[in-house]
Amino acid sequence: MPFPFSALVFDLDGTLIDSAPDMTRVLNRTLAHFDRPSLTEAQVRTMVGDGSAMLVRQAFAATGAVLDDETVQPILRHYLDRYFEDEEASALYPGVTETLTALAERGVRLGLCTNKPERISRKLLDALGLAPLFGAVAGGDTLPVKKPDGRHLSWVLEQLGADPQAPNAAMIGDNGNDVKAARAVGVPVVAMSYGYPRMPVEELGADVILDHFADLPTALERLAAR
Ligand SMILES: O=C(O)COP(=O)(O)O
Ligand SMILES: [Mg+2]
Repeated sequence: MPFPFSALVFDLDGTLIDSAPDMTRVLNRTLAHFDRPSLTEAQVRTMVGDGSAMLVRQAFAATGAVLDDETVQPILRHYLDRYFEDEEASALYPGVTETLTALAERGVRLGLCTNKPERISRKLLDALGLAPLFGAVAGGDTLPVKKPDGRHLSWVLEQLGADPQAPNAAMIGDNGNDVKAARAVGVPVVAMSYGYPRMPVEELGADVILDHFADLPTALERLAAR
């Protein structure tokens, strides 16, 4: 039987990669460089999902330093350069490589829609061996808009060749921005419970909540049959 969705679009942080340890490590280097105290990973997990500028602003605010759109810029550059240069391996969640490979082998087109900057997202996909599986990648700085704006997601769907009026697609993410973008485009959305939802995952409003990435194909088949 053909797979019921022809295109699937994935979020990155908290969905494919457990990147909170990486972001905490790099962020603490930037905080130290600018004479601020460090943060715990538990704190950083609550700050992920709105892109790097918001992450840096929230991190500095947590140490008592309030940054605006302008004053964040040199600090953001420091953070992004350190993150891009970071050589420590990131951790994929269990089952991600096998599941994405199996979906691609069934002819499903895969895309990435993340609020993380594109160059870092592509570098991570490369390092983790996932890059060849993705037919389209949009980072938080690829377009003038980003999630929760639905145009971020619809751009990825267009790149994958989906019908803009009736995309036979689904979004897979971990927080409210993913759900809002999917709703804006009118595609179903799956939330991974292990990510960084910043609220009880049941309250995100996703169509399906999963604890294990490997359960995704079966869950999507069931969702399509509803
Ligand atoms: O906020 C970020 O940097 C990225 O978050 P996302 O991959 O979950 O969109
Ligand atoms: Mg996420």
